[in-house]
Amino acid sequence: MNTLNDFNFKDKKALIRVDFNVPLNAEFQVSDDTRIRAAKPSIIKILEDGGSCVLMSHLGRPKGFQEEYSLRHIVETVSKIIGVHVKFAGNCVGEEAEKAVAGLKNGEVLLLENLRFHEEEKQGNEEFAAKLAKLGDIYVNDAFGTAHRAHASTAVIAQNFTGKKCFGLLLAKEIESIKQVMETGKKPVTAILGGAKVSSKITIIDNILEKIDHLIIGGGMTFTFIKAQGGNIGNSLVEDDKLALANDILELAVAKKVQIHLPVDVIAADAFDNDANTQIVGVSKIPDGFMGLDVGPETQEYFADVISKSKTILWNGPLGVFEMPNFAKGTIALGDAIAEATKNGAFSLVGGGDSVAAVKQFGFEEKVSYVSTGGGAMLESLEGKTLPGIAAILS
Ligand SMILES: Nc1ncnc2c1ncn2[C@@H]1O[C@H](COP(=O)(O)OP(=O)(O)O)[C@@H](O)[C@H]1O
Ligand SMILES: O=C(OP(=O)(O)O)[C@H](O)COP(=O)(O)O
Repeated sequence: MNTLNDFNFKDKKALIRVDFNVPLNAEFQVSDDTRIRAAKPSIIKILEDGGSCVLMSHLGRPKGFQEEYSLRHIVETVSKIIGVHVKFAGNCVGEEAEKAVAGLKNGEVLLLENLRFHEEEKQGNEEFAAKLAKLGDIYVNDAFGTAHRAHASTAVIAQNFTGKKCFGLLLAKEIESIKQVMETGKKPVTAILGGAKVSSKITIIDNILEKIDHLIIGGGMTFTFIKAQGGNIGNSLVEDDKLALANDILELAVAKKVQIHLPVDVIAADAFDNDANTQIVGVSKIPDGFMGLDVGPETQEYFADVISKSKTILWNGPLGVFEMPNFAKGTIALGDAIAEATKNGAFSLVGGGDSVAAVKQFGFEEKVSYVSTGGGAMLESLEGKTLPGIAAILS
């Protein structure tokens, strides 16, 4: 795997695809700069070599030019994080971009305007990719969060790039972390899958059953499995058309010698509301009119015990409706258990949009081994798919 550590960038202009698709607040300030900080090591390496950086990214899903999606809003934040005054080009292709690149000196950084202001980006248009390709000597893909998109700047450009191309340090680290769970991880390997829907996680379960020793199921997914086994789930979230599938998964797990751990007790509420009336009940004995919104205390201990014995841990999906404080305890207890196991030497990887949000909200970011910068990209990786942005560098 070619990473940018294999190159010396002296006098070279690196064209770097980053994922600066970051959230902005009402004043258009960056409200979470994780993805910018994550791109810093690659940029610094290039500058320290004596080269320059042309950064390209998308922001949001604009329809043509829309001022609110301009990357101009993030220039100041990027400058602060990188520690270099970042220049800005008001278009990512054409004369303005080419002039700005031509004037770029070693040690300088240029940010191009939002790639998605041109619909050719998402279309994977080859002519557009060729225009982008003119803007650097070496192409670097460091945009893990967008690696599952076969777009002009992520995949098409790399397929046709005549110069050198390589993975950025962030992308390489993301690939390595997934590999560490799925291929080279120390046993026992435990995956925790929570969240809302069985249907959106089914391909992940199919793929990971091959690689893991324990599967903890939590969150709203629980109840499809419990109902499939004949339990009473009251008004809990359920996918009735997936009951047979849930039983198939349980059987497949037995065949593959994977131990499945389902919650034993839940916090049941009489409404989907933080202030609802609640009771702790057995997971198979939820009364009518109540729904399971978090795992109960016995389950927290049970899951923590499984995790304490694990050497490799993958976490995707919260164990309860963590957005409501009264149903966040299970997710927090899980985070504590993973943090403790990590402190004792386990490798832990967290991925998925809501799981990463929970990890940040409850202060576990520094206590796990790796937090992925990709939502969709991470999930597709866990499904076993080869991401177009990665495949194009390898081709
Ligand atoms: N018991 C539950 N009932 C209903 N929703 C739940 C339950 N447990 C968790 N959830 C919800 O699942 C959502 C996250 O699911 P998902 O999108 O699959 O996770 P991720 O983005 O990490 O892959 C959260 O909004 C959370 O509130
Ligand atoms: O934020 C992103 O995806 P994510 O929310 O799944 O992590 C990426 O920047 C991709 O954006 P897209 O889903 O608009 O193609």
